[in-house]
Amino acid sequence: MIEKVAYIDHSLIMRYYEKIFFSISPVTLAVIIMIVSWIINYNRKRARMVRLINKIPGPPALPLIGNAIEINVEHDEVFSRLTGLRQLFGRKQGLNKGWLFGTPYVMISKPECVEPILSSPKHIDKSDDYTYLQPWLGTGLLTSFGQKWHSRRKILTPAFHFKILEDFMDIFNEQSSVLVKKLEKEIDRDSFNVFPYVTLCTLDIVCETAMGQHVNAQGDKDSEYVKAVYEIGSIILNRQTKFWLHSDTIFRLTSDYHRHQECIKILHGFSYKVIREKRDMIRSERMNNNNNFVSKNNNNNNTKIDQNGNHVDKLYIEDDNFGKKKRLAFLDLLITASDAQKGAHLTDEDIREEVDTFMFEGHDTTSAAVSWSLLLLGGNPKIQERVFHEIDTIMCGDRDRAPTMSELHDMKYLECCIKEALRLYPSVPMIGRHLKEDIKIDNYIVPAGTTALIVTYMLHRRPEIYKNPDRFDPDRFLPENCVGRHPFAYIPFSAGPRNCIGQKFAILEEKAIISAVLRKYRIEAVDRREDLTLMGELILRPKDGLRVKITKRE
Ligand code: HEM
Repeated sequence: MIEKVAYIDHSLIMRYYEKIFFSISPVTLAVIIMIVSWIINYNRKRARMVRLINKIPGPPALPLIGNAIEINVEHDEVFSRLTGLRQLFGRKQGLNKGWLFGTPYVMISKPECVEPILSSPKHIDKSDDYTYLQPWLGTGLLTSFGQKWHSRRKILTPAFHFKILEDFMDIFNEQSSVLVKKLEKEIDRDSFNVFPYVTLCTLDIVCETAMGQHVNAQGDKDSEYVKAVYEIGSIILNRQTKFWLHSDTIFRLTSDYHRHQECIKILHGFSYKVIREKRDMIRSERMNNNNNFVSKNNNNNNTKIDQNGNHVDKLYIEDDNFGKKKRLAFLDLLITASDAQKGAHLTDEDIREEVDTFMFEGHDTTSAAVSWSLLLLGGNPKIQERVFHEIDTIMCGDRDRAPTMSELHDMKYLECCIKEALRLYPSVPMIGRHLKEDIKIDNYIVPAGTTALIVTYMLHRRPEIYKNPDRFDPDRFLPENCVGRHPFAYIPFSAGPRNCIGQKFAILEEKAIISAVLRKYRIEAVDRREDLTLMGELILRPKDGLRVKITKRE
């Protein structure tokens, strides 16, 4: 009797399912099959990813939240936590894993592990952290990817040719001498924070070189534009470090969002205005056809080609009507290059993205680099003395004249100091990449979908590469001491296809600023390096600035 009931139940259930199955339309069935196979496929891939990531050394992770607790510390503690984890796990291997909610991260700080990522043309997509820059920078060179990045990089590369940089020398020197003047009021004071002075100077330089606009940040730090640059930087940073603000919906509910939008309006409004004015100016200059215009396709003597076959013409106007050399900003070069190259036409929005990217990438990075260099020189009087000697020799003891480009080029020891400062305190302390494909690093397969964080700050302090790594020793960068060093052991400007397009510009600018300051002042570091709290923000900055003392050189 019991067996019979069971038999009846079973056949009833079967018939019930058959009925449902045959009553489903073929379309619905296909959709269900697709969804089920997607879920199976997703789970299979996810299981593989988890298996591969978990082979990499790293702290144990909790379900769902991963290692979020480990880095849920005060804002000024985050950087030392991250570098601490890098020290604790996978020291020998040079990489460690971590989970932030569902997302896997690998932190890397060994040249052999960095090379496969940075040298590959496949792994050029930035990590999600760069997304929050997009409302301001759009998808300019820093944040773009794929075909757009390739074509933009091609258009922009000639704008950083040394011939073009030579034209910026006057701007570097003028703004450096404004800085020297501004510092006069600090002479012989017990201490002052040098960071904000340098930042305003580099902001002035980048505004003039990128847009040809004199914003006079050093004279008027309360200008609407200058304030907007600072405010948006700190809002973006705040958003990056607080995971609940990552969601657009939640961010829109905050008061920061309101200010963010106001800043964007000011910044974009300014850039568009300048672009429109420049376009009009170029158009009317062409119409005037004043014979100074040199077309890119002209085969006259003004067309210059570098050793790579790139056209590096001044593109137009060598002299204005008064025989004076006319300054060209990146903006002029972009507009002209965009008009001259077939298929490369850039709209106002395209140009705005690139100019804003230069404004962002080109001022904070350089200002941090200069400020750290000054602090390190201030803490090492013998090295500073060597720099004085080099500058005085090259400038023939003339401390009132600004150097030429070739004189700056000859300041080799100063360059070693700048490089050593960037080794110890790289302005960009971490480089993030979203891996779109699996990659073999050392003996590990790092699966697609992982975020790779290259921790330059730690890479530059590996004791087996840099003996006594925390010591400031510019001699490490004398040519004879670089022989045999791994090419990916020193990457303050990143490396490979997506390296910093502005690195020559930056080194030249740094030399101009530092040599101007050292022609007039002797620096003494007041802050001790070991007492500083480092913040790995958009750039590496000291929490409470860098305090130095200056005295006038006899
Ligand atoms: C000491 C100063 C500087 C340092 C240390 C520095 C460092 C870097 C680094 C590490 C990257 C790679 C970022 C990444 O892959 O996520 C980068 C990219 C970039 N930098 Fe710089 N930079 C400096 C100055 C400048 C200047 C002065 C400019 C422009 C005027 C500039 C423009 C750019 C641009 C446009 C990119 C994106 C390149 C691309 O993705 O193709 N940088 N920089």
